[in-house]
Amino acid sequence: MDHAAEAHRTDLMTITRFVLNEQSKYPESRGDFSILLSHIVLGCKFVCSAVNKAGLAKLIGLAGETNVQGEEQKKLDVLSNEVFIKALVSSGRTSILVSEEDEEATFVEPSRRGKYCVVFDPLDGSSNIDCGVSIGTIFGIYTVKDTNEPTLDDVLQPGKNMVAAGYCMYGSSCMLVLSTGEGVNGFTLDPSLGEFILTHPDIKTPKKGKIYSVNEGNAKNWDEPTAKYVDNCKFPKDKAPAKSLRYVGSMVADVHRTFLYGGIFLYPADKKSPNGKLRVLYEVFPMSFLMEQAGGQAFTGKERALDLNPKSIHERSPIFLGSYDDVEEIKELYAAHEKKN
Ligand SMILES: O=P(O)(O)OC[C@H]1O[C@](O)(COP(=O)(O)O)[C@@H](O)[C@@H]1O
Ligand SMILES: [Mg+2]
Ligand SMILES: [Mg+2]
Repeated sequence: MDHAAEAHRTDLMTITRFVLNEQSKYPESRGDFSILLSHIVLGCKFVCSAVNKAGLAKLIGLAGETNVQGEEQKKLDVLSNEVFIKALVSSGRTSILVSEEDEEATFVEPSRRGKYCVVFDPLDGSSNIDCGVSIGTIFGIYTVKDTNEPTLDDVLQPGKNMVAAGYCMYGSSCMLVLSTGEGVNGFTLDPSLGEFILTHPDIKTPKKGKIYSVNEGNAKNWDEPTAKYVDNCKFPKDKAPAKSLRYVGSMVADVHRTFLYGGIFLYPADKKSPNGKLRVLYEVFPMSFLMEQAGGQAFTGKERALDLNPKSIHERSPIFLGSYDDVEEIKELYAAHEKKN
């Protein structure tokens, strides 16, 4: 290993320091993004701490029930939403917040407004909470045109206009993965230090993978290209090895594995859900942004996912994302299908 690579390998870098380094590349920057990010990090630490205690929820007041003292307890997804809204508003750097948990967007009061809009899924994979399986938070960041007059158009924008995206996975370790449009970096929380440390610099997803990830329970309702693609994964031609199936059912966990090991994650349209299940603004866009930054691709079945133009804040879209070559294969199947029909 050469000297520079060795230094890189042994660098000890907190997320705070990392973002300040990024900021110093832009001398005109006033540090607004760094402040916003420090509040997102705070929200993630807070939720991580609550998730770690989730198994004890009934005893300590997180189970969404009435506890023995007759006090109302909050569910973890409701609590996570409140934590992030509070953290983002108090950053003083946001104007509009869109959360999966809230039907309407939150417009921050004028005295606390700033130049960013944050779209987020405060707790993704919530069906996995009760059995202690990995869950996460997903976020994407846009800038607002005019802080005096923020409008929904500031967030109803293609994902390619995001200035940053990321997720935090509450798994066997707590990891925050972030892109500001210049590659993808992963940070792991040291619980005793309370610091996110850079552990996965410049994540690049393998060009081709050995894993496919999809809810096969929906197979009877799939369209032809999706069905054919999954069939090819299981029964490949030309003596190629079959792919392995892995599916957690938390997008954060399934996509995180795809970043690191390669392969493809699919949540396609089907006869029952013609737009798929996942939400454009705070699931599809941030993960697609990160995937492209890691050298992979993200496709809706019709177009590049980041080109989608959302018309409403909770819109859904089918999504195929992962290793470049694997997504290329499904793009070809959809192109051939379109030509035939
Ligand atoms: O259970 P299904 O239909 O396979 O859906 C799994 C998908 O639903 C989600 O759980 C939706 O997220 P929420 O928990 O935020 O609603 C994704 O994380 C996951 O990819
Ligand atoms: Mg979700
Ligand atoms: Mg959610």
